[in-house]
Amino acid sequence: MATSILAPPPEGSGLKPVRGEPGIPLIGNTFQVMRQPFKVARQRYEQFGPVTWGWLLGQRTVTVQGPEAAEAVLVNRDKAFANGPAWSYFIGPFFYRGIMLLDFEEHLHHRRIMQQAFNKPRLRAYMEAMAPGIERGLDAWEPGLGFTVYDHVKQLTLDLAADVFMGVELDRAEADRINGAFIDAVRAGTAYVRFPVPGLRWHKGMKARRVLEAFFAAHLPAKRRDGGDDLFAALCQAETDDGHRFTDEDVVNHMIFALMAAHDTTTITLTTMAYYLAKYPEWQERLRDESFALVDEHGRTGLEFDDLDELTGIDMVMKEALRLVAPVPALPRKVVKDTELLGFHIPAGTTVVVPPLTNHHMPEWWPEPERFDPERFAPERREDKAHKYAWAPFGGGAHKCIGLHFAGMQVKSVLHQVLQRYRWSVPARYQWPLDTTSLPSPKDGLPVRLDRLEKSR
Ligand code: HEM
Repeated sequence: MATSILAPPPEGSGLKPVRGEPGIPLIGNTFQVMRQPFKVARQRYEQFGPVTWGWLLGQRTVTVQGPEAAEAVLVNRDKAFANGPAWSYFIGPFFYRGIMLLDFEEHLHHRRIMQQAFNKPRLRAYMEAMAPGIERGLDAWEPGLGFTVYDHVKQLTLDLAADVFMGVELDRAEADRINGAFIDAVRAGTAYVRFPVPGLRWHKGMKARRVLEAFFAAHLPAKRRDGGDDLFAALCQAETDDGHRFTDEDVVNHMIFALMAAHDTTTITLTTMAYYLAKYPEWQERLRDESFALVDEHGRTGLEFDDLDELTGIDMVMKEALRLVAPVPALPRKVVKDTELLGFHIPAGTTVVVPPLTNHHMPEWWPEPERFDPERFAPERREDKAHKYAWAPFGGGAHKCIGLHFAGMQVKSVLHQVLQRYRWSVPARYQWPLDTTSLPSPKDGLPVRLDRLEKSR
């Protein structure tokens, strides 16, 4: 394939041009990048270094690899990189005015208000609110062969979202309708055909957005009036010290976005943890012992907010799962003014992508990157400390995930309960087929053998 430069740097600037093998205009290497992201990232890094360009999903895209480049883009000192126009290209029509799609002053304004919905007292309340749903959901699992972890966890996190996010009682049919709309809205983001053709992803996504807007708008007056311990109520009530609040439209937009942001990401994290714990039963037993020790110590099976720091094994496994499979594989930005990145010239109008998925596998930063080794996060090793952005599954800078503590709470609460109820395994040679064409997920749903534990423990 032919090598070419993205744009000549301004004369006398001393900057280097970005080189790459862009491929056929518009299409470029899109299919290869989506199907074999690790292989392509490695090849490009070895050929061109951390900054290279190519056509990706119809856009001139600069991919920046490694933590130094990630930091420069995400910290965004010159305000040269914008979220809105970059993310909108993928999810704009479905997640219109979600906080991640806002930029600069406006983003900061919304973020300050939203922060009130993620403070400690709120988090405590969310954690309490999700506990009964976790127990109910897990008790309904049916042990046996071919239990598909991904599908069951996805259902569980959707059901929990109804309790903790919406705080609205839904009958099964209504819950399925809303859940279905979410799934369609999320899938639409990676449609190949990016205009509405009835029956195809984009069209379904647009329809789903209307369902969700109508749903939240209908419940909003009661939430404003009655409050509650859920995120919906928290967004209705959130107010900064200087009295700024969200409008009704803001609340609807942020609810739709937050549900999306929370749902697949947590599902992928739990599924990845389940996969590695099935492949490494010694780790599964270690975590189970840790969970039962906590039960013995406190005389209760549920996890509480103040217990979170005690589950150090789960914490390390969660971090390692987020390293091995970053649920948000790539963070796109649009360059809004000519800028410089690691000495390269990047012209306005370019899309820049920071890829946590492949960055987390760079041998330059992670010894034996393909190995499942949760101890790399143990206090005496802390391999993630090699660089502030070496481990960045939650992004960084102004848009750093606002729900990261929420995610930790939910993942730990669920796994703590699963470990007390079930043991799961996969055949020794099983390797999961990871689909990376959208957010990463196992193509086969991760079928395991699920056994119920003896009650006697
Ligand atoms: C393991 C689970 C999760 C992962 C890996 C994750 C990852 C991320 C990443 C990488 C970003 C930054 C995107 C960017 O810079 O372009 C982000 C933003 C965000 N996340 Fe999460 N997330 C997770 C769970 C959650 C949960 C549970 C919630 C809500 C309860 C949430 C809400 C958000 C919101 C609102 C933003 C946008 C923040 C902003 O733009 O200011 N996330 N997340």
